[in-house]
Amino acid sequence: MNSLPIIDISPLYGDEPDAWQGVAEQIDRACRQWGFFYIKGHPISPARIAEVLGNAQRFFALPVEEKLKIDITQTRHHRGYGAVATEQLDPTKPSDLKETFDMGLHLPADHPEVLAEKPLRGPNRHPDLSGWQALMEQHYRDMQALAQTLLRAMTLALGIERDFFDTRFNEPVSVLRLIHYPPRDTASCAEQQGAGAHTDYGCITLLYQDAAGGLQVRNVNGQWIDAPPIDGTFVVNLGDMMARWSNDRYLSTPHRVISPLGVDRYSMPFFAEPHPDTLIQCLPGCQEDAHPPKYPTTTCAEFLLSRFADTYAYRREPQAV
Ligand SMILES: O=C(O)CCC(=O)C(=O)O
Ligand SMILES: [Fe+2]
Repeated sequence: MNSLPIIDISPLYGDEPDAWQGVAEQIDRACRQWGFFYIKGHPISPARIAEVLGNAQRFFALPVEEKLKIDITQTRHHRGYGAVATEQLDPTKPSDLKETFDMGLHLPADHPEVLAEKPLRGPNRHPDLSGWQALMEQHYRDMQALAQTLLRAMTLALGIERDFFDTRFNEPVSVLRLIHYPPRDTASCAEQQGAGAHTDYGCITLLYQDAAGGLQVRNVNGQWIDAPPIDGTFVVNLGDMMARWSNDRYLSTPHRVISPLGVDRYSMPFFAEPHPDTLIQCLPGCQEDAHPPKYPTTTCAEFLLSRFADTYAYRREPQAV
């Protein structure tokens, strides 16, 4: 239990339908044992990753006043810039030493859910940087498509309809996030982590990390294992919604980031989360007599909002939604 599995998902993009079963079995095993794995053979090109990473570096290099023009704490729908220490993922540690940019599915001001002021729904808030918006919106769509391909493979192992997730990911609340971890300095912040230990909230997370390293995953024996950067891969992990959906057959595993000393680190997680009204309740194949449903039914939006309130101090204040 010392290194995460690496799964080649290229058969999901070939023309051999029987090859899906083999990939689904590997994913199933990794989800039960680890809740974490790497994927290679995916369709996101190295050139695209380099372009989006370039955007992250350009954006985070802006003066903080410029970045705060799209301050996430001033939105009801969770889009824009989160300054250092906005989040505290581990309540036993100081706030996280990282800054973030979050975007979601862009819904215009006249969309019925935006007019109804539904939480988490609304327009994206992009910085005013040349070429930024078109690239980021395209990357969001491509990451969503990749997540849905993995979810479709999982339906084979979970014994549910092939389109189970596709129908629930119509107008999703998925989030594409850019993260900058400033260098850690041993003297002043030995205790402060880039990202404190946490489990993800959503369904499935696809993470690009640059070459700096620092991501750690807790294995079933409670040991922290490095998840080092591997060229051309994404780290994939399951979040709490998938653990609830699968009645804990699939693990939502704690992880953290120890920022490297003296170097900046950039990462880009894509958090795949379904339509806000989706019911998160035990899947039919996961509730045998020996395993009655462990969790009460909730909705995607209700669950996410409760987890945001745990992580962000500003979301606990009465004036915020
Ligand atoms: O930056 C990373 O490597 C991981 C970030 C993470 O776990 C998160 O944002 O949920
Ligand atoms: Fe995470």
